[in-house]
Amino acid sequence: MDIIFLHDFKAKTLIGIYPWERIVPQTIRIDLEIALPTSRACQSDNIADALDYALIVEKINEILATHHFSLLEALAEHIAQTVLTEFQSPWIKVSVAKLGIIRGVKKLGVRIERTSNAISDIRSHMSVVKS
Ligand SMILES: Nc1nc2c(c(=O)[nH]1)N=C([C@H](O)[C@@H](O)CO)CN2
Repeated sequence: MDIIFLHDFKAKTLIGIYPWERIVPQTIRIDLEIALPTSRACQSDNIADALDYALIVEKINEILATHHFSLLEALAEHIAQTVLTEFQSPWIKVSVAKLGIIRGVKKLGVRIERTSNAISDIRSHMSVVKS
């Protein structure tokens, strides 16, 4: 499985459960591991065969600018489902962290892994065939 990764992507967004968090943007750190639908770009050396990581950064910035989530979990899920659907990725790992939000903790957050519906369907079909 070939993967594109984006590490230490820092950006500001409105996020949190408290009223002040609806008004004051906070810096969050995002790390992504995105499985690629094909490895064609490795042979062709053509961006048309690649998943353009600049477009992923653009999409994440758009999500952060237009949404306010209460929980890091909900933001991570939204990013995961958007990338799986819009970039035809079969699998993604998303970490989202807040920096210095609790005294004594440098960074805290969530990490989720998701598989596209197409892959989940194939897996359940295979387990039916096996049994
Ligand atoms: N599991 C979570 N716990 C908490 C979250 C969260 O997003 N997921 N958020 C908060 C507050 O917004 C916090 O960041 C402010 O101190 C608390 N717990």
